[in-house]
Amino acid sequence: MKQLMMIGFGAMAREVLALLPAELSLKWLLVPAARVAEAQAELGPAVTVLSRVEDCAATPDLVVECAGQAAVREHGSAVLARGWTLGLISVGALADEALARDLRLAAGQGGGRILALAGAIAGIDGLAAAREGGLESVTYQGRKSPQSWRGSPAETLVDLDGVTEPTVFFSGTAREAARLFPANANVAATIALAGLGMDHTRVELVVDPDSRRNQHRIRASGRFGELDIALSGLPLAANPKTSTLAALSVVRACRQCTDPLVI
Ligand SMILES: NC(=O)C1=CN([C@@H]2O[C@H](COP(=O)(O)OP(=O)(O)OC[C@H]3O[C@@H](n4cnc5c(N)ncnc54)[C@H](O)[C@@H]3O)[C@@H](O)[C@H]2O)C=CC1
Ligand SMILES: O=C([O-])CC(=O)C(=O)O
Repeated sequence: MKQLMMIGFGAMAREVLALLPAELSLKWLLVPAARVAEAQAELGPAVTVLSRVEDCAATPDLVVECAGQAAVREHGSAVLARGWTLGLISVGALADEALARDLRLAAGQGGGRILALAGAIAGIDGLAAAREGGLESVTYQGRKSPQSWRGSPAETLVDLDGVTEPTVFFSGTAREAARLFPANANVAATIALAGLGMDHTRVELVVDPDSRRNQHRIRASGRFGELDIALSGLPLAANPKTSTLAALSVVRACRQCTDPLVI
């Protein structure tokens, strides 16, 4: 039986835990220090709940982060420096150049690997392959309900309560989007990493009062031809900002860790 360490125990982590492949068991959970006792009581003795990577003496087969960009900053280097593989869902953390450099350095020195998970979007495989032949342009549009944008800077850019039609409230680069909207625009950074980079990927963010979906659209062109991918995702009931598919992409990484056929 392979052993998993998970960082975070919010909406996404709980969905992942519910769908974990039978060949992988959750052995360690990393949460903020103030939440350790509560999570330990909920999960029982089969899982060791910690607040620091340093307190795990064994070697997980896989570490998956489902906790946010701040958690990547807090724990990422310690995981990679130990030579462990880190499946990253808060890929927007890599929009911070200094952090991205530190993580690469820790991975290089310790032998760890960073898996940037596709998250809430589809098409990352095709885009990353297309990049090998040369890309001309990549654009991303993210469209969510007012409820999904609450608690983000969208509140100061558009009237979330009064909006009556789909409205673009942000237009900029993937780097700006991922940093300004850390709980909503990680996918912008993922698309950038697969394609033209953080500063050459154009991003539009839209509030749509008539939709309950998290909608994502990638358009790209290059030597391969053109790509146009639209995804209409259902949010998790426990967090309207987070698409169900993002949690499922973490489950996929867990499956890839255990199955000899990797797809
Ligand atoms: N790539 C993608 O497509 C997507 C990525 N995300 C990322 O996933 C993250 C998690 O999403 P949800 O579970 O829906 O959010 P959530 O807010 O429901 O849960 C986050 C959990 O992480 C924990 N946490 C926060 N800081 C931590 C730290 N330093 N160490 C350990 N645990 C920590 C919190 O206590 C909370 O339980 C988001 O913040 C976002 O960064 C979310 C949606 C899509
Ligand atoms: O779950 C989604 O639809 C996308 C998301 O929040 C993110 O990219 O951070």
